[in-house]
Amino acid sequence: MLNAAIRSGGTYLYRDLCKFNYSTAISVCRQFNTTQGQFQKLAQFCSKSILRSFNNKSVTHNTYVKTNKIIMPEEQKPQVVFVLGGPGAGKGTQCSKIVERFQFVHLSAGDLLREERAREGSEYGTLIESYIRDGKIVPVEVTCSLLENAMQNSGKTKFLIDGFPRNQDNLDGWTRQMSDKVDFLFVLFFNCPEDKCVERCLARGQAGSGRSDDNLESLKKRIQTYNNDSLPIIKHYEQIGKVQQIDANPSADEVFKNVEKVFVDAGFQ
Ligand SMILES: Nc1ncnc2c1ncn2[C@@H]1O[C@H](COP(=O)(O)OP(=O)(O)OP(=O)(O)O)[C@@H](O)[C@H]1O
Ligand SMILES: Nc1ccn([C@@H]2O[C@H](COP(=O)(O)O)[C@@H](O)[C@H]2O)c(=O)n1
Repeated sequence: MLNAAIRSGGTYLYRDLCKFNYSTAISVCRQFNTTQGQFQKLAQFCSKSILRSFNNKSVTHNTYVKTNKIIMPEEQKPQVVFVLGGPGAGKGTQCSKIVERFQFVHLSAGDLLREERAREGSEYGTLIESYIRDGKIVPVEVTCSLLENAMQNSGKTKFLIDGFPRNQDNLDGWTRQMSDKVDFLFVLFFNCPEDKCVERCLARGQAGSGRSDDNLESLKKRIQTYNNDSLPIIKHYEQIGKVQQIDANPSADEVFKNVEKVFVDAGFQ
């Protein structure tokens, strides 16, 4: 259909663009000399669903990118920060503070998996429970789809993705499914000694977290998974200069002072 549109050289465009999804519509427009005026005409002509997609995709208003003679609205991709660190390092605690201070959306991969596990009729409930109890990493197809849906449903554009990517399978799946759709900023890495991680998770369990993995047996497995599978991913991002490391040992408020500095230095107000 795209090729037919391109061959027809423009006349086809206004009539039939409404049948395309957003990405195809943009792609078609880019291949014609679509002026700002034509684009507006197109927008008027297109079906409501396309217009809704344009709005949802946060087309930056009044911003037009000029590439040769083609003038198109620039699409702002969602910005993503990955938040990593050992179990109990304080990722969730710090994410709540970042949300409050910088208005990011916090998406915890672990929370999304627990929600999916609890969802009536979920085909993945049993699988997720066995992975969580054993401290193993759920196949990326499940986790990445939960993350993508949550991002889309939020209607927002700044995301903290907490507890992901946790292993090579997570990273590969994200690269396949999401890397072209987002603007990845950096990894926020909470570095915390192992004994402190264990102490915090056990205290969280004793305080009534209700988590089936806040016990010593699961924790040993989670720490093993972290050391074997997650640390190499953090090292990978370090090698490409994409890690912001934070000492997670001090009190939560002290830790946040350093976190805040990272975000301010990255241009957030
Ligand atoms: N800096 C801190 N000092 C002391 N306790 C902390 C600190 N940060 C978090 N905690 C406590 O430690 C526990 C674990 O914190 P949190 O849930 O934020 O960790 P997490 O890294 O998200 O854990 P997980 O990966 O297991 O989900 C919580 O009970 C929290 O209140
Ligand atoms: N990318 C991920 C993240 C988490 N899991 C599973 O959930 C457990 C709990 O994660 P928390 O971040 O809430 O501690 C974790 O031990 C894994 O079993 C996952 O599979 N993939």
